[in-house]
Amino acid sequence: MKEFRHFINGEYTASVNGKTFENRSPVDNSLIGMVHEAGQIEVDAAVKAAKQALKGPWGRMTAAQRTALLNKVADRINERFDEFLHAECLDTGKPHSIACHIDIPRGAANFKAFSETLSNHPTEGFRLDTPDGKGALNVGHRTPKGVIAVISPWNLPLLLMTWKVGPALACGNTVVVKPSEETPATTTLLGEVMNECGVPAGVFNVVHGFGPQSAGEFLTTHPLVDAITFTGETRTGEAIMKAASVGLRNISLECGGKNPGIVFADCDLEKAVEGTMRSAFVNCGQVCLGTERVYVERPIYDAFLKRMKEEVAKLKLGRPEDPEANFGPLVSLEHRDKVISYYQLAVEEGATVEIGGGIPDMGVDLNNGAWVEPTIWTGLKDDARVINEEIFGPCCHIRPFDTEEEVIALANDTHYGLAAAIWTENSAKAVRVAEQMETGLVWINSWFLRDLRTAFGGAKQSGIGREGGVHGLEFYTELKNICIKL
Ligand SMILES: NC(=O)c1ccc[n+]([C@@H]2O[C@H](COP(=O)([O-])OP(=O)(O)OC[C@H]3O[C@@H](n4cnc5c(N)ncnc54)[C@H](O)[C@@H]3O)[C@@H](O)[C@H]2O)c1
Ligand SMILES: O=C/C=C/C=C(\O)C(=O)O
Repeated sequence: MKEFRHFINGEYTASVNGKTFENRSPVDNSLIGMVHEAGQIEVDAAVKAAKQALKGPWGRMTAAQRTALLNKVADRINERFDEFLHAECLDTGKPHSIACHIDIPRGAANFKAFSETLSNHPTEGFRLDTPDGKGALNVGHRTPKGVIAVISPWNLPLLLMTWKVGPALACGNTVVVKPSEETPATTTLLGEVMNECGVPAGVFNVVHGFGPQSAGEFLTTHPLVDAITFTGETRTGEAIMKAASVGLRNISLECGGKNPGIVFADCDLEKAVEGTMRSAFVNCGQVCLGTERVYVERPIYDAFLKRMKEEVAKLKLGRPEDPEANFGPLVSLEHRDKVISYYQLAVEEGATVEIGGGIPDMGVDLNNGAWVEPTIWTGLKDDARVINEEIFGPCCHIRPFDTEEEVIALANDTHYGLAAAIWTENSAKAVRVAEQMETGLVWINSWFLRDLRTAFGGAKQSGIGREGGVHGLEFYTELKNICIKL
């Protein structure tokens, strides 16, 4: 039986109290292994190891030495690509064909990109005139913030965890990671890579467990944690913000979304269909940036809907290792219950189910898994719960619109503000609409096209702060101003 242990101070360790929980495959509900659940003792040991490591060889390294090590980590992830791919797909059920293009390459790239950013970032400097005429120089000096708690979700486990660990370590911090209880595998495997590359013990630590009254809460309330970076649901973000208020610790929150797609009549229809298909259905719709509300300008509404239904019908559900499969199960049976409850609610709220809407028959081998049908609805009122609440499943609602003003108001009519996608061949209009989106991210004629040098994060209830490129430096370092009187 496979066991997922904590990784503390460079060693894999079990919980003192022997507590474990099951890790099951969403493909067929078979048992993958047992995960050790951290109590206060393990979390305390991990945080203290991380604190101690700040004073050891890691703390004495130059930025160049640190970034060289992190580049090695990226290379080693690529060398062990198949192991990471297998572990990620076993935990999540996602198709290899998708994880090998998105999850694993980005897991490695996240270490390279921030090493580069850090190496090339200038220092702030101001010359001040003084009454004696001699002046003073002000120089900005960045130091690591200390021990960073990283709390990550299950939808893109390696990608979203390294997206935080990469910049945190590049800036000289140490980390304690609490991966999602649903997806412990790739974070655990990364411990091996850290040791192989010679990252000093205590720099990267992992504790497993749940949120409330478990590893997540113990970690975020630990007084020796200096800052908390989180990706997950908005409501969890609120709990973490409360925990961080004790001791005035800094937070970075990347939370949920209910993202609009806006399709103008002058778009390239095939490009818009292809992009909207990806944004609604890739990763079984479990992407925070995914489109769950699609607004289509009336002259092309019927044609767009028809093409979307044709493409949904072509999605190939299957096991992760099936090379033809491009659509896997949801992450867990629990999450399927949530998604299916929205499928039922949509009907109660008066939706027309254009395609899907239920649980597919996958045959005896897979029917115990967390499978759902990709689904398109039309006909819901704008105040329906299905239009306003994040579902995080493979589904979207498509609605016609008549004017630019109308669609801007509809797109912004949400508490969330993560991302929007706009489809039109008229660049002036695209930029005009993009500038009015109340979101942290807008894609024009694309979706999830990522440049890791850019700011990433959400407006409104989709988060607090920005990470990516130099923006992460604000969170992961303390900026000290040194004033030198000349
Ligand atoms: N904005 C983004 O960049 C982004 C990216 C991916 C996912 N998400 C969001 O994540 C959600 C899906 O992920 P999820 O279901 O794993 O989210 P979640 O909030 O349930 O869990 C995320 C992590 O927080 C931990 N946690 C839960 N309660 C906690 C508590 N009280 N204290 C400390 N830790 C706690 C969980 O164990 C898990 O590790 C969706 O809402 C999605 O939109 C956002
Ligand atoms: O599910 C959410 C996806 C988030 C993506 C990133 O954080 C990223 O691409 O860096």
